[in-house]
Amino acid sequence: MSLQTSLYEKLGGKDSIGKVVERFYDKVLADSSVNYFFENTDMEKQRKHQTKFLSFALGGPGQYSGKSMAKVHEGMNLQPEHFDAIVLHLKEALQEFNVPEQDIETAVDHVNTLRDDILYK
Ligand code: HEM
Repeated sequence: MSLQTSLYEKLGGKDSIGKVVERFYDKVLADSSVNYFFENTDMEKQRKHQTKFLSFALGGPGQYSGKSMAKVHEGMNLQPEHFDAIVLHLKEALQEFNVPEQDIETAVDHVNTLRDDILYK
């Protein structure tokens, strides 16, 4: 089992992941520095986005290539502060579920591997 897989499974797989997504989702949508990106996205799609993001961060199912991520974020011209805001919400949501700091850092490092693919597109 890879470290990434164990992180996802440590959180209890799909069921608990759903609860973390719920918190993460609320945080993102309450943050006016990023929520407007989702203005024209329906609720279900938004939730899917946060689920996919979290699953990616924790090394769960649905890992992405930089190339495909550049494509889906095309036209958004995302800036570092947007990316950082999302990462902060990820960190705080995981902290609320008592995920160890070291595991949170691993998740953040993993998300950061896509930073250059997603920014300024
Ligand atoms: C590692 C970081 C990220 C990953 C893995 C990721 C993942 C994805 C994926 C898989 C999609 C395709 C649509 C979907 O399945 O919902 C998508 C679309 C999208 N992403 Fe991200 N995303 C990341 C960062 C961000 C950031 C930082 C923002 C904005 C602050 C953002 C905003 C959006 C929006 C607005 C869409 C289009 C949603 C729609 O209307 O269909 N993403 N993202």
